[in-house]
Amino acid sequence: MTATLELKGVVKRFGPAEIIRGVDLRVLRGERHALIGPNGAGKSTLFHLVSGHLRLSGGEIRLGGTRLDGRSPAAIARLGLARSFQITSIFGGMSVFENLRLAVLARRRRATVAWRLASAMTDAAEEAVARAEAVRLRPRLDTPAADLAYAEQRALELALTLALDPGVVLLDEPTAGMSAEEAAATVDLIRRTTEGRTLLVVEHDMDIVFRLCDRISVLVNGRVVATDAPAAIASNPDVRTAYLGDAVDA
Ligand SMILES: Nc1ncnc2c1ncn2[C@@H]1O[C@H](COP(=O)(O)OP(=O)(O)OP(=O)(O)O)[C@@H](O)[C@H]1O
Repeated sequence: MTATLELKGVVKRFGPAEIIRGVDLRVLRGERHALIGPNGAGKSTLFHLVSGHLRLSGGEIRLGGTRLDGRSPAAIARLGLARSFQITSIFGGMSVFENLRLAVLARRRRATVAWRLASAMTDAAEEAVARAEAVRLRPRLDTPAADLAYAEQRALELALTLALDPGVVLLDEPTAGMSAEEAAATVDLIRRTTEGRTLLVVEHDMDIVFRLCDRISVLVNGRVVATDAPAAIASNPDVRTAYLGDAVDA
């Protein structure tokens, strides 16, 4: 399988502290890949490195063969990697519709001429409505984003990220702070709306990870100690010792 996102020997130091200590990671095209690990393992740091919010101390990151490291978050987003809940920001005073139309227009402005011609038939407003519909926010189109319930705001953030039409989507704890029902609905939403795209997800809830993802990488102490299918990760003795422990027995 082709790797779409590839990390080789990635190192990040903060002063004398080496937080990411030589990470190799291959995220395959079209897969949903989870990054798990104990608190402080370096998951957020790794996300910041991939999305261009932090500079590498060593190693390289490629997206479809193109070097990402050294580029700005905006340049990385233009290359097709979007990070939900970071790159996109909701404008609270604007309605759901206005937020989405703005994101759609922003993408179209930078689209190639060929793409513009192909899409000339579709109006940005129409696309904004369709994107709201996809995340079940159509009834809330005219609601100021600030007035949405928490789970609805997260759904809008997802829709705004997808409006960039990225090939690779990074999701940072997409169900954090949600009730069990909201989290289950969010997993369905993510599965449906990201069909055909590549996902890299940091998530603490093992139930969510096992339901959502095709493969899991386990980060411990700045190193990837295992990458495998969920069942293999659950029964990997090293992983159980390092991280999962009772969570798997439960
Ligand atoms: N800017 C920084 N300067 C110095 N140390 C940092 C910086 N950012 C993160 N760290 C340290 O790097 C380590 C890894 O942090 P990180 O937030 O990446 O872990 P994490 O796996 O995302 O943890 P959590 O699951 O708790 O969110 C921590 O020890 C943290 O204190």
